[in-house]
Amino acid sequence: MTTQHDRIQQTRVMLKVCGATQDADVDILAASGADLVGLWHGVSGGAHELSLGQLARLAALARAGRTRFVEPVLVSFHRDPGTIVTAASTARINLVQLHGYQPPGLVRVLKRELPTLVVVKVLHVSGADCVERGLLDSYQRAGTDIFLLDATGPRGRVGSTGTTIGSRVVAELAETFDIPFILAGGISAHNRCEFDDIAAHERFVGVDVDTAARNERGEFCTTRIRQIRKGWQQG
Ligand SMILES: O=C(O)c1ccccc1NCC(=O)[C@H](O)[C@H](O)COP(=O)(O)O
Repeated sequence: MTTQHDRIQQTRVMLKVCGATQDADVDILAASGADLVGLWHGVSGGAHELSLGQLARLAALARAGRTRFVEPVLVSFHRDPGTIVTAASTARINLVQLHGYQPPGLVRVLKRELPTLVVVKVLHVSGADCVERGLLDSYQRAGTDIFLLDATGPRGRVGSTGTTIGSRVVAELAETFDIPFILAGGISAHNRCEFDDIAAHERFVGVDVDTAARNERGEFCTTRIRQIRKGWQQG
């Protein structure tokens, strides 16, 4: 049986697109070649926040794949392990992206409660600084499976900033930990060439996109997502 870990290893550059809120979004992502769909639960006040019921519905739809299987990812700021365990179990989601400033202890509890859960911890990067730099070993020892490097925006804005992290900063940071990583922050169809070294890195597993996957009205756009897929797959 193919596990989440196997799939992560087998796909050269995984494409995660974040912030689906309706059935049609999941269909667009499946048709566009996305591998993972980010579903928000516990991002209070967030534009794409889902109730537990909506989370479960969209996760089921992504898994069932009217056109193609897309792996659902629970994206959350929650710090309470019970809330995350309940959401992941209810929605039958196997990947969680801890997008806030949750401590390593949360990862440890999640891995103990749900040993097969793949835990993705976001590292917040501003310029050359990474807020979690001093905690990387702790996150790894706690059982984090993947780090996701994302840029913080002006005034500390977190998530969907459309801001890129410099490739040298990514390369330097990647050498300070040992686990696979995903790159986020302003990823588009056109900036793959800025990240040649990163794309060739043995622990680089994929990209995570929000802004560039949407049109001017903020809706997911099949053409744009396909272009991102193509740009990053071909190199
Ligand atoms: O998407 C948001 O606005 C957001 C808000 C709060 C937490 C996380 C959020 N997004 C998570 C993502 O994984 C985005 O895809 C990632 O930040 C990259 O966004 P972008 O730079 O717009 O491609």
